[in-house]
Amino acid sequence: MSVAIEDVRVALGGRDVVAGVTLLAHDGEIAGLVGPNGSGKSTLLRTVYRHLRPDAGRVLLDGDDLTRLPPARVARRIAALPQERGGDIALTVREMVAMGRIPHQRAFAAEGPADVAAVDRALTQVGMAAAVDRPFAALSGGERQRVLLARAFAQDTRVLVLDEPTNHLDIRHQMELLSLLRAHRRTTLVALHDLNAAASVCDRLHVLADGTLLASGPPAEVLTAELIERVFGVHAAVTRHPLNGDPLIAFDHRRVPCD
Ligand SMILES: Nc1ncnc2c1ncn2[C@@H]1O[C@H](COP(=O)(O)OP(=O)(O)OP(=O)(O)O)[C@@H](O)[C@H]1O
Repeated sequence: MSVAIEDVRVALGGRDVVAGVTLLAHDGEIAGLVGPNGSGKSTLLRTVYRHLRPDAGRVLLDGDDLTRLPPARVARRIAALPQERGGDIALTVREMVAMGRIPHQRAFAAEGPADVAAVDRALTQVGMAAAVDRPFAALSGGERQRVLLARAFAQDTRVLVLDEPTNHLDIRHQMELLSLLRAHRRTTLVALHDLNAAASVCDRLHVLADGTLLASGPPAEVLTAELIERVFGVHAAVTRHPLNGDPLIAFDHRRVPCD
C-alpha cells in the first residue's frame, strides 16, 4: 500500500510549519524523515495518521484521499507510534496492546482468538511478553515505548507511521526494533534523528528543513557531508560502515558546530 503526500501544507501558530511537501512511500518501502528539531517531521507524520488535517494538499493511500476514507477503515490500514507516548493511563500492558485490535473488532464484541494471538505476537516481538499484567503507567520510558510499538504492530496494518521510535531505547532494543521494521516490510514512514540508523534501515530518506523538502533518495545519495553541514550545521565525514558497507557518518564531538 503506497502513501503519497502531495503538496501538503500545515499552518500552526500563524505560520507554515510544513510548507508544501511532496513525497511518495512505495508499497513495502521504509521511508525515513530526517531533519533538525522543528523542521516539520512530526507535523507531516501527523497528517498521515490523521491527527492533523492539512491546510492544503492531500495524503493519498493507494490513490485514495485519506480525508475521504471512513476513520475505521483508515485505522485498519495505518498504525502509528506518535511522539505523545501516553501518561497516566490506567491500563495494564496487555490492555494497552489490545487497543490496537479495536479497529478489527465489531462494536461491543469480545476479543477473538485472532486478536489474542496478534497481541501475544506483538508483545513477544518487542520483548515485553513477561510484563503483560504490569500497569502501563509504572513502566520506564523505554518500556512504554516498546508497549506502544506492540500496540502498533498488533493493529496489523499495511502502513506504519513511527515518530522517533528509538527514543529512550537502549542500543539492543534500538537494533531489535529497526530489524523488526525491515523484517516486516510494511510501508513505513519513520522520523529518525540517528542518521546512521536511518542510513541502515531506510530504503529512501527525505530531508526536511524549515518545513520544506530539501532532498529525497537512497541514503547513500542523500547523506553527503555537504548536505549534513547545510542542514544540521555540523561537520561530518561520510565513510563506509566496516561491517556492512552502509554509509557511516562520523561526527567530531570535540569540535564546535560550524556557523
Ligand atoms: N500546536 C502548535 N502550535 C504552534 N506551533 C507548533 C505547534 N506544533 C508544532 N509547532 C511548531 O511547528 C514546527 C515543527 O514542529 P515539528 O514537531 O513538526 O518538528 P520536528 O521536525 O518533528 O521536530 P523534533 O525533531 O524536535 O521532534 C516547530 O517550530 C514547532 O514549534
